[in-house]
Amino acid sequence: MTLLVVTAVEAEAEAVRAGLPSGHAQVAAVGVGAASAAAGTARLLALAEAAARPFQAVILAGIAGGFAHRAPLGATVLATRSIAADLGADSPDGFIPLDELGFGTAIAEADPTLLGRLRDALPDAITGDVLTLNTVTGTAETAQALRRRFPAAVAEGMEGYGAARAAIDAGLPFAELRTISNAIGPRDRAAWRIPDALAALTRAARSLTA
Ligand SMILES: O=C(O)c1cccc(C(=O)CC[C@H]2O[C@@H](n3cnc4c(=O)[nH]cnc43)[C@H](O)[C@@H]2O)c1
Repeated sequence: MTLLVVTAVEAEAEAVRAGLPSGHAQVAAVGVGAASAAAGTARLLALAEAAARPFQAVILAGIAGGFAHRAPLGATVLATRSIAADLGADSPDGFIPLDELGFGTAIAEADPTLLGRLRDALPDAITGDVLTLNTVTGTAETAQALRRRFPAAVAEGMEGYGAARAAIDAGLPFAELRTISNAIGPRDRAAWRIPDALAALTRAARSLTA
């Protein structure tokens, strides 16, 4: 399978490359946030198509925040769905998701076959919804509100839904793979364990070669 792995930043791409030697996949950093992920992924897919070397699947990989008691620091997470959690409208009665507004869907389902293969390769990975947010959660109140709105969410990142839209709109299977660098809640950047999460990302990528 010709696989495209996209990450937000170069450190994440390097962590994936360290476990997934060239020949197994193209690994590229496309920028932070869903807009960069969508544009960067779509561009790479179009370039490959134009060169008559199309990709057959897309994986968004990177570090993420984990919801306490669901995805601890260092854990590996596979998204069953990548959900744009802040795509919709605010109202006095609460948040109205895109789906209820009638403008498409804020939910990107992981491809079941690709997800199944990833679960086989990563049997210890935690599976559940992974939220895509434009703003990293930084308070206990926001974390609690997200938990209430998304009971099946295990983690949050900033790119999954964007990369998913580019892949799914191109007719390709998509999955999101994350390793947990920090707990979702009151902002405490000093408590982020980025090197550990990057090392876990390398281990996860290494498992994919099997
Ligand atoms: O500072 C570094 O050395 C460094 C190395 C690798 C990655 C980073 C990032 O800051 C990556 C940002 C990336 O991480 C995702 N992320 C991580 N935690 C959260 C979170 O709690 N909420 C949302 N997103 C998170 C996100 O996808 C960013 O693109 C730094």
